[in-house]
Amino acid sequence: MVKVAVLGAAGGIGQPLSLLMKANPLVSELALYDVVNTPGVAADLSHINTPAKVSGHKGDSELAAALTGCHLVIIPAGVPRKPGMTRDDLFNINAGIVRTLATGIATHCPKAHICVISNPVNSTVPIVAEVLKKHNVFDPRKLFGVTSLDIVRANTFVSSSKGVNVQGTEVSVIGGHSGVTIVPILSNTSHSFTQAEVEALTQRIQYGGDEVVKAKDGAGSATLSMAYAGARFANSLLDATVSKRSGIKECTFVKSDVVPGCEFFSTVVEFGPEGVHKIYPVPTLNAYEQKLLDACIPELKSNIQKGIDFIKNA
Ligand SMILES: NC(=O)c1ccc[n+]([C@@H]2O[C@H](COP(=O)([O-])OP(=O)(O)OC[C@H]3O[C@@H](n4cnc5c(N)ncnc54)[C@H](O)[C@@H]3O)[C@@H](O)[C@H]2O)c1
Ligand SMILES: O=C(O)C[C@H](O)C(=O)O
Repeated sequence: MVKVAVLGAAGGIGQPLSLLMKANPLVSELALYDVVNTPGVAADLSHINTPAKVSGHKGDSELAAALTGCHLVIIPAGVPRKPGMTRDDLFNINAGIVRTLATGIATHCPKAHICVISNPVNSTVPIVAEVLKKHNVFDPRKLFGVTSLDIVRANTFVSSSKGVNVQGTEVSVIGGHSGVTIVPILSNTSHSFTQAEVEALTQRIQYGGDEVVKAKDGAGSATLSMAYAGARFANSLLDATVSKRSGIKECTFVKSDVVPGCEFFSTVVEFGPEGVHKIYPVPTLNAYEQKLLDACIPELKSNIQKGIDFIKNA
């Protein structure tokens, strides 16, 4: 039995992500949890002729039923940005939402793999870790901040700028998930770039989220591309942990010691049957990328500390 729960399943990301998880034949149960509208979303998805049995759970009193028995929990619950906001501006609302959901996971499915999408990811992942630690159930191999949208964007922008097939393009993006903490490693691709191209691509990858926020003009942030990226990540994790396929790698924000002082950091991670199997170090950087990393570290450290303090000082 492979049960997957989506928390925030009625939202802009939650609905298409739940659809994509319903399409994965490895999933035998799909639990949709939100504070609104999950009965309708669940009824709709339940008519799709794939194996997953779909259930809808609405409100606090139904969180336990959604989580019990889960192999994987994906969290896109919380408010999205409006133009002019940073991801950190979401902290005050989303930190509390994520704390509540993490407490539910610690209580009802402490062994589940957890994929955190809710922003600010640089702080919400440490929040989940601290909640799990308080309950003595933290397994760093099973907690992931989903940064896949940065990789998906990087692959799209690089391949279109170079006029090459996007399917053969896989860019590493390391660090965290906001502005200067997003560090694309273009020197690691097989393409050559002018410095002007590198700078333009780096800026676009770091601020791709703002492009969507601006275009949506007050109606939220990336949802469909995020659902695609979240499903790519979750499906890779299921391939490794359920199908036991070896050698699967994704960039993801995990507990890591690759950068001293940053308790969490995203680099390439190889999955094994229990989640994180191997964390790859920061790749060899050129001088420009080293400057990007130098700018990333203090901001990322402070975002991480803010998440830790939110639970420790509560
Ligand atoms: N990691 C990434 O790359 C990435 C990309 C895009 C968006 N995001 C983030 O994902 C989050 C969701 O974005 P969205 O566009 O889907 O927003 P949305 O407002 O469309 O949906 C959020 C859903 O969360 C639900 N929710 C609110 N409080 C809840 C709670 N306590 N328990 C369960 N569900 C709750 C809402 O009812 C809503 O259905 C935002 O924080 C956004 O910034 C992250
Ligand atoms: O930009 C946002 O606020 C949402 C998300 O983090 C993104 O990168 O699109």
